[in-house]
Amino acid sequence: MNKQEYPEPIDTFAHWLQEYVSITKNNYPSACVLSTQGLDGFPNARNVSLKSIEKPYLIITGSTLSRKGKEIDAHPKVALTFWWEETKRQVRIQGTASVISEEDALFFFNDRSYESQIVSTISTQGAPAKDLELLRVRFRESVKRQQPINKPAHWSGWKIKPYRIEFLEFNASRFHNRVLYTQSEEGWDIIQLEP
Ligand SMILES: Cc1cc2nc3c(=O)[nH]c(=O)nc-3n(C[C@H](O)[C@H](O)[C@H](O)COP(=O)(O)O)c2cc1C
Repeated sequence: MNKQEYPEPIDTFAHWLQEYVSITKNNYPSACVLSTQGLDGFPNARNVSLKSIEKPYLIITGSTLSRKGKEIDAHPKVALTFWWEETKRQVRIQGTASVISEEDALFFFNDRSYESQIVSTISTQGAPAKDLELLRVRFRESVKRQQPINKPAHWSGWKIKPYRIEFLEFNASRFHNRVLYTQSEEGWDIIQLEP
């Protein structure tokens, strides 16, 4: 990677993502692993989709009542990890998450497929399922009705402001190229790491 070309690491990130998206056959190319600190102290990780890059933030969405929602609320320091097979690149981002505005949440909700909107409305993500069959019936009925779906109050998203970003260019020899950016008062400290 060329350090001079993109002094802002988020631009390098956007460029790498765009290169991957342009060649991958992955149907979910914006998927990444979101790691949070669990309320019980265990780290917790799950895949989410990166919805947007809005400098200096990365945007993800979901239910604030979900486990990740409660964990981010208690510990806003999170990590996002991307692995892009076709371009053989990994990006690790640590940053601080905060809930997006209601207006932005509405924008991202309206951008979801109709079926996803219904699921977010009729189900409480991650709650123990009392009657999954009843939930399926409600889902099918809502799909048939084809009425506009209002965004539930708990459905929102988070904007993550990166603090550390590590870029890794994978090498089969394991002699990876690793460059770490860390936010400082003056800008970004950039160091090359051993493989
Ligand atoms: C490829 C992929 C993309 C996903 N994208 C999202 C997403 O953008 N938002 C979301 O809330 N869950 C997404 N999920 C589901 C999450 O992995 C997870 O099951 C859900 O967010 C509940 O996690 P939690 O209980 O830790 O809150 C995705 C799953 C996969 C496999």
